[in-house]
Amino acid sequence: MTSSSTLPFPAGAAGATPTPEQIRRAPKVLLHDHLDGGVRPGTVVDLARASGYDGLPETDPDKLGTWFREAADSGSLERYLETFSHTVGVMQTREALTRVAAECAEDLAADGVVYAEVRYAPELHVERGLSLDEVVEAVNEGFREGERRAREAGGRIRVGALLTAMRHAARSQEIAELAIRYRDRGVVGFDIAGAEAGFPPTRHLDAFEYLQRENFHFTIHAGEAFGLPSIWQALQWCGADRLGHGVRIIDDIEVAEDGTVSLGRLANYVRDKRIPLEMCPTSNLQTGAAASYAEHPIGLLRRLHFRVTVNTDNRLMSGTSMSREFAELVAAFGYTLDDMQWFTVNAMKSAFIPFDERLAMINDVIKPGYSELKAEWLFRQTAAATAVASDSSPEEG
Ligand SMILES: O=c1[nH]cnc2c1ncn2[C@@H]1O[C@H](CO)[C@@H](O)[C@H]1O
Ligand SMILES: [Zn+2]
Repeated sequence: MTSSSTLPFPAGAAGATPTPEQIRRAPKVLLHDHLDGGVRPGTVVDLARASGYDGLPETDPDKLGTWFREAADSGSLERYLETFSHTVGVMQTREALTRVAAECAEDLAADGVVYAEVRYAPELHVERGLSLDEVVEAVNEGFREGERRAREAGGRIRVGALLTAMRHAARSQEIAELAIRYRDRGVVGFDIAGAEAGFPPTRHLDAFEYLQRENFHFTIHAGEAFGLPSIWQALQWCGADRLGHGVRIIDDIEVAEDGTVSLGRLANYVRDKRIPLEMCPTSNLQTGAAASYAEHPIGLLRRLHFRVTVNTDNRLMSGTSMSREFAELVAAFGYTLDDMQWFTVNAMKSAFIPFDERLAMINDVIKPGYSELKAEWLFRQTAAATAVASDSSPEEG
């Protein structure tokens, strides 16, 4: 351990506790969401029927949604990932990809997400003859359509795509080149995903070095199902801009009984360099990376001022949304609107779009949105105080 300090006051000790409705309306920023992990259950059923995919475990949308949540609740990342065969199985045509992407943008906007980076692995969508380029174009078309629908519904969202390469496969260089081809057309970054144990990020070093030479951005799933070596490789060998999950950084932090905290060299590096952590609490509970919301490392990491962000990972498999992730954290840690704003500004600062555009989102959308919600809260407090005061004043005789 290389440095120690005392834990600052818990976040959320006083201030505006958001209501569920305010959590939904609050502007939110999502950096880690898988397109094939967020399909509407009804859409999986429709697409399976239309394409002749007969492998679904349930054909009633409600039952299918429950099946995904329960099957993903397996305690292991490998078993969690098996459930994706059904969504990927029905996402093999242009129309299917466009529809899923449009609905994704629509659903996120309805949940109050104003900026999202949504990832998918093009190599998983070529079983029926689409080229990698056609996959990207179909998804882009869907995101633009979803943004349009959100505007028509009186909302707003901007969606950027991250192209994922599967870490057990050997197509990362090809996918990195695909991302560069589309860097000015909807693709804002690159990622690797899939089973982590046994597939270290350095397997894909060529792709990462290529992307660095191209001045491009990438995140790496690391420190989810495997620990510190994976995080260390992702940062110090591969040059990741952000960490997908990164929860295991907690293994490099010690909290003594008296509240003294010691960070190891890697944890210090992550905090000093403001490396964004894309945390996905519900997903981590399902894969066994954390035992409960209250015990999730996000609580400690937020108190220690790591660059923490809140994400959904897979809305279908986790039965979640940005609002639900925040509601769980509010319940577990007493987070306030100020905490929500802090997580949201962190996420916007860490996005892969240009600096001036991130700044504009923070100043024109995020801060005014939270100010409005905090003003509502103050108004409620004042109204409640006035009501108490008049209740306790002596009755006129
Ligand atoms: O939390 C995760 N960890 C690692 N891989 C994941 C996670 N969620 C989804 N995928 C994998 O990423 C692919 C492309 O979206 C999915 O098909 C799934 O295999
Ligand atoms: Zn993920």
